[in-house]
Amino acid sequence: MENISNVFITDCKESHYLKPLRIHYTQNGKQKMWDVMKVHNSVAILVYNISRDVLVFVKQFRPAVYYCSVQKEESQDDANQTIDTSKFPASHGITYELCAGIIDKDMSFQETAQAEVLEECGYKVPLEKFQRITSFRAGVGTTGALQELYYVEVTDDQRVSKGGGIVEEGELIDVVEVPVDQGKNLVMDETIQKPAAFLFALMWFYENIRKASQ
Ligand SMILES: O=c1ccn([C@@H]2O[C@H](COP(=O)(O)OP(=O)(O)O[C@H]3O[C@H](CO)[C@@H](O)[C@H](O)[C@H]3O)[C@@H](O)[C@H]2O)c(=O)[nH]1
Ligand SMILES: [Mg+2]
Repeated sequence: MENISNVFITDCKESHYLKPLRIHYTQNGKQKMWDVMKVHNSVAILVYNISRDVLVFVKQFRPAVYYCSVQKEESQDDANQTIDTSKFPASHGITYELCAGIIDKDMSFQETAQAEVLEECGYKVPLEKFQRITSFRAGVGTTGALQELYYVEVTDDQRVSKGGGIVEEGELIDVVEVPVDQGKNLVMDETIQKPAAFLFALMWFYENIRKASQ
């Protein structure tokens, strides 16, 4: 996963994954504009393996995280640049995340959650086992996209593959198991790069599931 080379940045003229738009509006009589990024809605799932009392996360290389991390240190032009990977290794872009996926097929949030847990973590779990926790808006200044958060308890018997994502789609994901008595430490651990949904889901788990079962 950390074998990253030939990194160069260009402008993005068109994309299946995002589209920049400018919204013009009048607020309190004042003419305004705001630049936004249209992206897919998504689902994230907190996976708890009750057979071995471990939380199941995914670890992956995130180009956007890598880019922002490198930019902070280099402050070059945005595009048309080559990144020196010997100076900036892939570790700058590795994240810990909840299993997650974008809604880009004709499937509900819950069905997408089921598919992502199978693809990324290798567990085949009945649809009704996915418990909806809540939803929230990601990147409110730029995207406003919706993410629904689910919780699912899995067992070793449901593990049908190693997971790791869909190779044909270029996914390369490590499944990470964290013992439940250590998971809370991840919340404030800034040596690990992680999205806000990851922090929230962990806090929810220790407030509602772990606490309740103790
Ligand atoms: O520029 C891109 C973007 C996506 N992909 C492909 O699309 C897949 C998308 O994977 P998926 O698992 O469906 O979505 P995630 O990348 O995990 O993103 C979701 O999970 C993230 C972590 O919670 C959130 O930040 C995002 O908003 C949410 O969409 C990738 O693996 C690639 O195969 C590309 O090839 N190029
Ligand atoms: Mg994903």
